[in-house]
Amino acid sequence: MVISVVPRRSHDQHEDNYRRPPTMRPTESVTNDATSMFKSGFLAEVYNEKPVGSPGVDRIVTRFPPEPNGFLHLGHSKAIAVNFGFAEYHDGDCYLRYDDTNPAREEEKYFTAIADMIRWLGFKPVKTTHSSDYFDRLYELAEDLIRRDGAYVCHCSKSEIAQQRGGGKGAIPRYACSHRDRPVDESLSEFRAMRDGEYGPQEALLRMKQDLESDNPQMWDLTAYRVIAPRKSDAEEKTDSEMADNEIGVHYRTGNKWKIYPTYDFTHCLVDSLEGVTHSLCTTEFETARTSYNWLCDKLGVYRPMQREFGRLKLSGTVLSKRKIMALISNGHVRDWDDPRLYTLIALRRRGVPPGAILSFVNGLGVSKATTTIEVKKFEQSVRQYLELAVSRLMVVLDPIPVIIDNIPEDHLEMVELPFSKDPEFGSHHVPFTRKVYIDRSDFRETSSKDFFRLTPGTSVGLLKVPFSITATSFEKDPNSGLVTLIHARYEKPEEGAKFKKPKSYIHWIADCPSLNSPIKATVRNYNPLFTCDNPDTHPDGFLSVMNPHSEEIFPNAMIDIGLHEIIRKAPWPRANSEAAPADDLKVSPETVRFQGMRVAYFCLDRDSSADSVVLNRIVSLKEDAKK
Ligand SMILES: Nc1ncnc2c1ncn2[C@@H]1O[C@H](COP(=O)(O)OP(=O)(O)OP(=O)(O)O)[C@@H](O)[C@H]1O
Ligand SMILES: NC(=O)CC[C@H](N)C(=O)O
Repeated sequence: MVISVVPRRSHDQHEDNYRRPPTMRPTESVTNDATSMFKSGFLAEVYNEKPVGSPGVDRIVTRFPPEPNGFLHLGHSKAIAVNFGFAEYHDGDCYLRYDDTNPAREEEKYFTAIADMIRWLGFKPVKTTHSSDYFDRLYELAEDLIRRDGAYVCHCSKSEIAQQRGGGKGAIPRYACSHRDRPVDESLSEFRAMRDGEYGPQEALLRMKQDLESDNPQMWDLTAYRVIAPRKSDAEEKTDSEMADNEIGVHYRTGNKWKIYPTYDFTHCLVDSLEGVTHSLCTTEFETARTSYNWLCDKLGVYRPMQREFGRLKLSGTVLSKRKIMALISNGHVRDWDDPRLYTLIALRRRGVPPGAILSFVNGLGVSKATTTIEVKKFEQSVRQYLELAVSRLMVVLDPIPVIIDNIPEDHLEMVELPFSKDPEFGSHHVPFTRKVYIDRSDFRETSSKDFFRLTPGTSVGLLKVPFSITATSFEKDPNSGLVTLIHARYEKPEEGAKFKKPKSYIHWIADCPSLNSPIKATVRNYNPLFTCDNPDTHPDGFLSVMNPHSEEIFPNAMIDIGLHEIIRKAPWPRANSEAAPADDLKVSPETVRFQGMRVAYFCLDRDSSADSVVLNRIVSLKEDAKK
């Protein structure tokens, strides 16, 4: 048996020989209206405040500004859909901007993974930029701010600054520090000294001269620049190998050019301004920062974009924070950031969740200022609904028991037609039916009972699409394990002219037919919730105390019907532009080979599959498990 997991084909073949069944329509046809969140409600109001044609707005410009310090998760897909979608809907542009102002936490792998996920979700940035692209310009603006008496160099310690800000929860009145009124020229030369490495971390800061009287903490003289690299004289005494990269403050892109780095509060609004962003859409935790955003642009007399804030998407039943996911990985509870039990976007992709299902889910939630907290099972329900309309069907037996149908000849080979879907336009495929078939262990019981309508000794059951039913006649067991190892059965083909009695139920099955390479053997990974409670994030004993030991169930001897070959040939299924084989790299990613295992679950190929071993991930079960 040869399964080509990443079949290669020429671009022409892909286009011409591809008879597109209705399942392979673009994502839009199986999603909610992907633009509804822009038509009315919060985002429509935001647009109406500053529509195209209003002063300074020829074209809508937005940005998605992740810090390249971790992998994106399901929550980020809301910010992606909002920013890219808003621009797209209004015929504008959206930048992907890496907010890379903290060299200690940034790594190359995150830059690549973030860009990859945005592409996977089907969005294309008009341009990819970095806050660090503007470090020179930001430095000039910082000097300008000092000259405008809008910033000063301060040498206070962290605890002194906390006292100046009212000490803890405002225990004491706020007060200005002694550096606040130093002459502009002195701040300017001290700032240059910071730039030139004459101060080490914490020894000097550039602080904005804002409004200590304001009720908004975001106006209490926030830091604009801090020193990250050690003082030049200290650095010269150490060799490079004696210092960790982050201690030196080596930036992934600008190297060791800078000893000082601008903060988020200084950088974000100014880069928005430099890029001509019209609508800076972010989450509500930045609402209070809007005042300082506006203050800084106005103080410098630069163009001021409009910041507006929407509610975050929170998931319950799992953890999303980088620190917690790291702990899950280092404690061996999950294998890596793309472990399908996680809700990072790379994990969801690997698990087979189509990008259209994610966008459909986010769009269905709508956008307002309120935080939306959604249980992971609600998300799964949405994925299930999406897949039901979108993928074709095969037979998958997770835990097979052989059934010998004794009254069928050994060399019997009959081809049975299996539709790919209830929708006839999906077409069908043919599978062999022979004397030996496999059924799932859960479809057989040693004794009959009123509530069990599948196979038991003496009762009949239908095999899906096989003309007549089978009746179990006897079975064999392994004396050590007590497990049933073989079932004998009789094929209930009626005599000429006799009536066939329809069985009460039908089960899935796969024939043993080596000449047609049936069955295709597979390892199936079923995923269950990672935690035993709905609120691992806030559990009093910590999230690591509520790990579900059965979050991954492995079925090493599973079987798939031979229709899998056709599904692989036709992947991605459902067809989404972001998943379609690109012209320069004509391979189909394993997770786009998706199908419903009839009566079992939705599956996709895992990337651990190879030419001779198939590994399936369960995307979601067919129905929500009532026990959960
Ligand atoms: N759960 C969420 N729901 C909606 N938007 C989010 C969510 N998490 C992050 N974002 C938004 O995505 C953008 C880029 O996020 P960035 O990676 O810098 O965020 P973050 O807050 O550090 O994320 P996290 O700490 O959850 O990993 C920001 O505009 C941020 O507001
Ligand atoms: N304004 C924003 O969207 C904030 C982006 C920033 N990278 C953060 O999440 O911290």
